[in-house]
Amino acid sequence: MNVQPTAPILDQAAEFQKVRLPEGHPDVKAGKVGVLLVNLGTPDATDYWPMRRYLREFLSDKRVIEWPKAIWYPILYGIVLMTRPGKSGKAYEEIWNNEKNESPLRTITRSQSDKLTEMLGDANGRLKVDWAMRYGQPSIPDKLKALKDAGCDRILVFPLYPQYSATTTATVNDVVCKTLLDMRWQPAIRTVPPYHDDPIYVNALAKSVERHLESLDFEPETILTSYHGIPQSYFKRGDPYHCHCMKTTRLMREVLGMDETKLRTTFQSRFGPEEWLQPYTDKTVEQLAKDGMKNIAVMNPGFVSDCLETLEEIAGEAGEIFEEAGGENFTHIPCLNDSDLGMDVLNTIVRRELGGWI
Ligand SMILES: C=CC1=C(C)c2cc3[nH]c(cc4nc(cc5[nH]c(cc1n2)c(C)c5CCC(=O)O)C(CCC(=O)O)=C4C)c(C)c3C=C
Ligand SMILES: [Fe+2]
Ligand SMILES: [Fe+2]
Repeated sequence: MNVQPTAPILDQAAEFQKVRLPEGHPDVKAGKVGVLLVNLGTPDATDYWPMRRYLREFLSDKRVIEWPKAIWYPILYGIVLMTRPGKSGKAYEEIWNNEKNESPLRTITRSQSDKLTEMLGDANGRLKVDWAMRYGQPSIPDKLKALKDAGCDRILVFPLYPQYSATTTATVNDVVCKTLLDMRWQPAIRTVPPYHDDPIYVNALAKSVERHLESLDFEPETILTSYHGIPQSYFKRGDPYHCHCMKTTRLMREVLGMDETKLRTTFQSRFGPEEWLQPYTDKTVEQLAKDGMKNIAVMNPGFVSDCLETLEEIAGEAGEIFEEAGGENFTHIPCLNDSDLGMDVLNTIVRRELGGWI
């Protein structure tokens, strides 16, 4: 029997577009593949109303604050949204990208998307890469609809979080699924799984440590891998985030040949009265200085891009805490961002997850 090889899937889809449509049939575009990078989010400006809009969207997400609405909303609207926009706005002002009038998170995410577009090529006009924010602009629904309108009937969504948490990864996937509810012709969707133990990521982190240490004129006695925290209660209810963070650092130790006193795990960015994952970064930094340590480095493996939490809270505040408590040299190791190492991670993962689609 003479079996004809199947044409590549996308060629078949391109063929479909060539079929002459009956008169009055709506114009349909199909056959393309989209990649959507999604980062956490960011306010449009640092003054009260943009900050409040952003924080309201973020802190109304029941994946982020799991308290019952009847308890949380009076606190959110009565206290948090009165005070936090001012305080956080001032913190954002310190790190704001004034040239582009936007936060570093937005600048870096856009650049990652632009560089990935170049690295992947457009597969003869069939591949489109774009980016969105879970909170604020550009929104996930707008970008998904734009990709679909451009003919993407397969979309790979990439939540930019190496370690899975319901507070981050799941809430991106929630919005993606909700957006599909309104679509008559839904694109096929894939989401990128967590990559906290992927060798390409762990090796890139280790290399970034080595490169940074080479650039210093002092040698840190210890290096903290500081991850954004989550409330302890979320971990106890089954969020795997803590385990993912511990594994990333353990694998980094293996690559770098460092022990637990040289490369430590800590958690930052507490919010509200609950107990969060420990040890806390700020308390650890202070204690190390009080114990007589003079030189330390801190890095943030859980953040794909530098942002408020790394630039202001770690490079700024944690550095001050260390020096005020008697430390001498504090250095922040930048996130992988859109560096060659960072882009190699994103490019490798996207190519793998697109398998069979292009
Ligand atoms: C209960 C509150 C919060 C949880 C849980 C939480 C989890 C979480 N967040 C990130 C990453 C980022 N968070 C950022 C800012 C930020 N986070 C919270 C609260 C929770 N985060 C707030 C209120 C804010 C806003 C800033 C502030 O007012 O302090 C950012 C920075 C965004 C930027 O534009 O720079 C990131 C990134 C992770 C990874 C995570 C759980 C794993
Ligand atoms: Fe956060
Ligand atoms: Fe913070």
